Amino acid sequence: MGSLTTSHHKLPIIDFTDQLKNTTPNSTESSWIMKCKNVTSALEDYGCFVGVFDTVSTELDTAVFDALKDLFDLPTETKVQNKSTKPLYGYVGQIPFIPLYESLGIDFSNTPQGIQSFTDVMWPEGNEDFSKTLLSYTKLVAEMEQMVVRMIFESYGVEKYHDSHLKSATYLCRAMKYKTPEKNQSNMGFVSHTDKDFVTILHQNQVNGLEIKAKDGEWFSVELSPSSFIVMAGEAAMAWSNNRMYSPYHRVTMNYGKEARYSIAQFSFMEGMIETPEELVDEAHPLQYEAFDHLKFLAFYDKEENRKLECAIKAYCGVCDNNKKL
Ligand SMILES: O=C(O)CCC(=O)C(=O)O
Ligand SMILES: [Fe+2]
Repeated sequence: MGSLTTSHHKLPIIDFTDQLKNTTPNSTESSWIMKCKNVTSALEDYGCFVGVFDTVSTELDTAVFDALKDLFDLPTETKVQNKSTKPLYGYVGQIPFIPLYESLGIDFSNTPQGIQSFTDVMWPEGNEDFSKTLLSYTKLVAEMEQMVVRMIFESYGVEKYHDSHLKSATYLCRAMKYKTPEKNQSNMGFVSHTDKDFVTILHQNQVNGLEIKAKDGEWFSVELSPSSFIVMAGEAAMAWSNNRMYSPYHRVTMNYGKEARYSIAQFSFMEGMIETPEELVDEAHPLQYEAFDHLKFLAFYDKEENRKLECAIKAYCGVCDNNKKL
């Protein structure tokens, strides 16, 4: 994979500084309404945007990436103990076609229990600092996701479904490390894919590498500053919105530099069914997806034969694709 030429694409940047400090945003406030519109437009046009948030302090940010370094420095025998009964939730690494990549998953990551059970497996002797740091971070990121999701619901005029959506949301945090490639090695960090969750919030250390495929098919790279987070729509959000929002293909390409890339993503998954609100269905927008169980969809995607599908959610519950449904 070569380097990308300059692209005319640039991700929208949305500034949420100070937004999360008002715990009950006043919906009549014009800046809030404007931001709701910017959020949905960005998710419709690019499937993602750069969110600037000031809730994660510089100290916490540094502590998170120090914690990730300690985590990945653990022996492989320990890291492979990161297992889950849910598909695609555990350790990923030592895979020949993505040799630079390694990652670990923390389920229920915004809860003390979720973090603690992960820490207990990685550090049976205990590591309170790790748990504290990660939990502070994941809770703040869950708040970011919840605000963005509220904005999406408000902007589509379907606030009445927001409470039940919020109640069924759980979070999976994935900590990732990308080694720098050797000179004679491919610089592919992670393969092109779309996320299968509702909304992803992704953050990285100072090493760039994320690339997004725009709707016109052009790939472009994303440069992130320390207080920036990528907010991205997963296939579940695309289906829920009846294809209004777009779930973009993305990948990671490493530079031949000296430094490893660490990133941390938090994915939202719904417990139970996801259904397109009837308000989002009309003559101009006929229903595209049947209601689906989010985790069963993930199990479908986890099957070898479904990994290469261009659009897994369409194959799983797309209205015009019923014969492929399991
Ligand atoms: O590390 C990154 O920037 C991207 C990770 C990613 O796309 C994923 O985990 O789904
Ligand atoms: Fe992804």
